[in-house]
Amino acid sequence: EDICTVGNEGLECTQQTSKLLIQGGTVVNADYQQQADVYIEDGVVKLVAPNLKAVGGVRIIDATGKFVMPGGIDPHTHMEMPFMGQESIDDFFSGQGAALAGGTTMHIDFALPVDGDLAAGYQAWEKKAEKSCMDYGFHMAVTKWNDDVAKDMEWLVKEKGINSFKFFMAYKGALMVTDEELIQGFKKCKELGALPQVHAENGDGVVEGQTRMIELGITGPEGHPLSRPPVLEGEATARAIRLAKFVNTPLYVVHVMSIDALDEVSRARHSGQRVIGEPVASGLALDDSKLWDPDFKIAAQYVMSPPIRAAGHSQALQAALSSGVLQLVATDHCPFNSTQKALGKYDFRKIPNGVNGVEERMHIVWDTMVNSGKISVMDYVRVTSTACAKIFNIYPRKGAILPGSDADIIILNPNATTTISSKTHHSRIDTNIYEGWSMKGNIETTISQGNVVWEKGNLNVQRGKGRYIAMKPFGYLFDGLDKVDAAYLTSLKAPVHRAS
Ligand SMILES: NC(=O)NCCC(=O)O
Ligand SMILES: [Zn+2]
Ligand SMILES: [Zn+2]
Repeated sequence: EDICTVGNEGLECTQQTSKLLIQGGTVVNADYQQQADVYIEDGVVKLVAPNLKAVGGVRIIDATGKFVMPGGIDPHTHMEMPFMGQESIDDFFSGQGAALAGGTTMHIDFALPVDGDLAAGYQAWEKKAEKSCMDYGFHMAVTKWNDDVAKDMEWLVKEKGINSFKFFMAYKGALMVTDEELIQGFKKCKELGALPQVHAENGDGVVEGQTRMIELGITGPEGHPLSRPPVLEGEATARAIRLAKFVNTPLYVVHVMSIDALDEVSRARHSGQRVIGEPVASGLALDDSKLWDPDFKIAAQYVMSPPIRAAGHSQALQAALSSGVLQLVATDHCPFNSTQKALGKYDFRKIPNGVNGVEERMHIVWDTMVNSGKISVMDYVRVTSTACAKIFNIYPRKGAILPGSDADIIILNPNATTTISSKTHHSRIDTNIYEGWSMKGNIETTISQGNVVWEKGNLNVQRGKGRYIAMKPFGYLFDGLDKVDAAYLTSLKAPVHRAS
């Protein structure tokens, strides 16, 4: 490798050279950190070792005093999603540009069926994603049950690189499924080696809670959290977990927002059940106080489901993340601007649900979890990138800085400062739920597919450059399930002794 010969002529190289050498930083993977240099060629990490020297044609990036880490992977976004009569305001290009500016180099977006048709939904999302400037994958939602849905699930897993399906237990009359549909869906997921995911809120309870608030004359944004209290999230989380146990499938609970839901995930994991719990940046970092702001525009930006909870829940979620009860952090990025949110000015039920986060997640997790001393830098890499890559079976191509991994890398300066504002962010949304958040630590450089796309506050992205990352079924969460099934069947064949 010419990279190993002595010299330092790399400085003459152009910015988008296909050869990069990141020198002098602390390279952090989820299981190991070291002082090392990283050599990248043609979008792939070639070498990770101390004291590499570049020759001509290699651009050198000085990372002295900084952390060199795998780019973030956001497992939960909704780009240009039709929802509650609106469409989320970031498309695949604007949302991904925002992500890259914040150190996220891949996301997994939720494709929705079109009128219950999964194949049509996949094709619609494929089209939306043509404008992508960074790597992405899809989960697919299942919103009803019939033979066509089952066949399409099979096609999506076997031909189209989807290995996870989401079931909404809320949004009655729109996306919500019944328990019967949930059970059939879980069974099919298990057969295909695809991970079932749940939005866990009791949808019937939510409707009742909403009616209760309207009858009490509570029509403002505060009616949103009041109408869907933690007990409804806890109930649905418990139900989904028990049904997953009944079917003997792993389960992934998206946006765990409350102690009630967290307790269910914790109990299941302690009993040995394979349940993954995903907190989101907003739930980890914020409380619900802003939902009572007298200014509708301010309050409405915080409306998402399940709701951002009262003070105390976020601290419990942070503790669960540091102890390993929760495994990875997402955003549920689903931005609606203030004119869209204003549709619910006189009725909170009409405020489109969703908040921003894809650009802020990496900084918010750094500040909330690392600056506070709750997790190590290696654990930061695990919860923002590696765990996601492992769960969705794309590790070590993603989620690591190892020879052969995609060169999706961030350089974080722990001594620089970051201030979040809608005036400077890159998402299309006109507000920011983290407005004014100031912290130590700044992601100064983002490298995506081996190209420097974010540097010195400049975003340099290309439409159409993003690649669809197909994800294979039967990830590690499925290992050994057959043995549990076999033991169960054996137990059924035990002789039954009846009194004659
Ligand atoms: N979470 C939210 O409020 N909006 C996006 C859709 C969902 O994930 O439930
Ligand atoms: Zn959801
Ligand atoms: Zn979501």
